[in-house]
Amino acid sequence: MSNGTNGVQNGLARLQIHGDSNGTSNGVNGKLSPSLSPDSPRRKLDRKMSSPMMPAFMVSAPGKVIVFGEHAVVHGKAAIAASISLRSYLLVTALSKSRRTVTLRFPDIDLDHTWNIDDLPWGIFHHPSKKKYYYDLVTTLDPDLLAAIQPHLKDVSLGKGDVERKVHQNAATSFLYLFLSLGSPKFPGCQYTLRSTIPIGAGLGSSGSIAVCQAAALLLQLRTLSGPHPDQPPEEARLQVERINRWAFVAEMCIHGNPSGVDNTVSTQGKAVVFQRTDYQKPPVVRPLWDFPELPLLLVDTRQAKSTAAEVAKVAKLKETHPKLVGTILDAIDGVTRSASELIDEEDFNSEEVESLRRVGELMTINHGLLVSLGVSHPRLERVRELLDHEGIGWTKLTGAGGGGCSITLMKPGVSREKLGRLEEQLEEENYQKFETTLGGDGVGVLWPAVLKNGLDEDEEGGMEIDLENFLEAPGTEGVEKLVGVHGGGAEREGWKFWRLENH
Ligand SMILES: Nc1ncnc2c1ncn2[C@@H]1O[C@H](COP(=O)(O)OP(=O)(O)OP(=O)(O)O)[C@@H](O)[C@H]1O
Ligand SMILES: C[C@@](O)(CCO)CC(=O)[O-]
Repeated sequence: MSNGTNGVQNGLARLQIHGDSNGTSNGVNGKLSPSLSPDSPRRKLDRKMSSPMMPAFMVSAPGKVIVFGEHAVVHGKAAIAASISLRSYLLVTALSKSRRTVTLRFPDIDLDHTWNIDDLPWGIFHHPSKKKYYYDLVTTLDPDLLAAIQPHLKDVSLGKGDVERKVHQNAATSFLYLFLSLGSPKFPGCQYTLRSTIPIGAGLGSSGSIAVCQAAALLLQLRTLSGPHPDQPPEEARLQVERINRWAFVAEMCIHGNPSGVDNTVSTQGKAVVFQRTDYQKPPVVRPLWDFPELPLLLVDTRQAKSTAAEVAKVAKLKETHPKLVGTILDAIDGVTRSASELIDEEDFNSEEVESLRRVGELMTINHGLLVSLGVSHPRLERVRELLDHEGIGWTKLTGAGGGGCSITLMKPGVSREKLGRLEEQLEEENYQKFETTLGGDGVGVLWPAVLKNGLDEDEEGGMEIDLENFLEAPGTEGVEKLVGVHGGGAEREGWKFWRLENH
């Protein structure tokens, strides 16, 4: 699995907050439409004009790990989550004016589908009783709108197996719901091509990051977002992030059924956050953790596929059957998250000191135990914990929805190389995958137009246009990172821009 390399030592991911990585090259800027921005030289854009309206552009959003509070967060409790350096990349290319189609190309899941724009159910989505605007807060899916999409799903991935088709139909539903809500019958013909370096269904927020990419791409196409640009005041950046996040939540609802919104929130704004949504009719309360400590973390993928929707439904069912008992467990998880948040806020908290790590680690162990009691662990997750506990290497919990997916381990300082080596061999032997990723990086990013400086194949203007076929054929996650990655194999890469929310 590819990754950014910052902060990775001996296979450990270090929780760290990246510094500013805004490039200074031209991009989406100011309140004007991106192609009319005064900072975007006409000459460069002319080269990129695949349509008279819009250059090809790219958006990217990260995955996440939940450090504390998964599942409880669906029931109104707090969670702590951080973005990771694994990301999704969505390339948007406009078609010529005469081509009235919209295509989704999601090669990671083998989905390729085209709709005629004029055949889509615009009438109902634009009916005054239904119409939503880019600034609206949508907290539930409208069953009539979902029903109107159904006939347009019946040809998606015909001939594929039921399970694969369901995944494709979910992905198509979330795209169409956003496209029809935000777009109009006059929308230009487009192709949306997505590649992701986040393993699917591993608890690392793959669906949240795709939801963010889709929302950001459509809002940019509608010219409703300002920036990102380096001098943008944090207040203005915050509003753009809020708008993207609201619509990303709608896309997440189409895939998950009942998401809390923590995944799309941390994917949109990046870094680390304490998140809580007590009232689903209102936006969540989100407290950014700008100074989240660098924690030595090991991420292990069980390679056991799971569905977040199924795990969330399992907990809801258990709660329905044993409301008091499950309520107590959810409260206890909330207590763990709050203790962790207080602990890392303490002035003398030091992520390199044993005592500080032990206190966070114990909270992780308790959190895991509570998740086990909710029935969302898996024998493969328990096996990882057993291996790590046996070697006395650290404190382990599942992360994300559970039922498979990933675990995180807070490593004890001073573990011998010999022990680590033994652990690595054992994990490999038992078909686990160890991840190396940096935590706390940037949220949603924009590359407008889709031109990068790669040090390879640059044209006479010093950039390389991202070619659709190259993007599709980039070998594996490393190929994707190398071709378009926001960090381009380690260093921050000129061209990508991010909305900055920090006040300092
Ligand atoms: N690379 C991808 N290409 C297209 N669709 C994807 C991709 N990755 C994820 N998805 C969509 O997201 C769904 C997986 O979402 P799911 O919530 O089960 O896993 P996750 O988001 O990785 O885990 P978690 O929610 O626990 O963090 C897939 O079924 C698919 O619809
Ligand atoms: C399991 C869960 O809490 C986290 C999934 O990453 C679900 C959610 O918050 O939507």
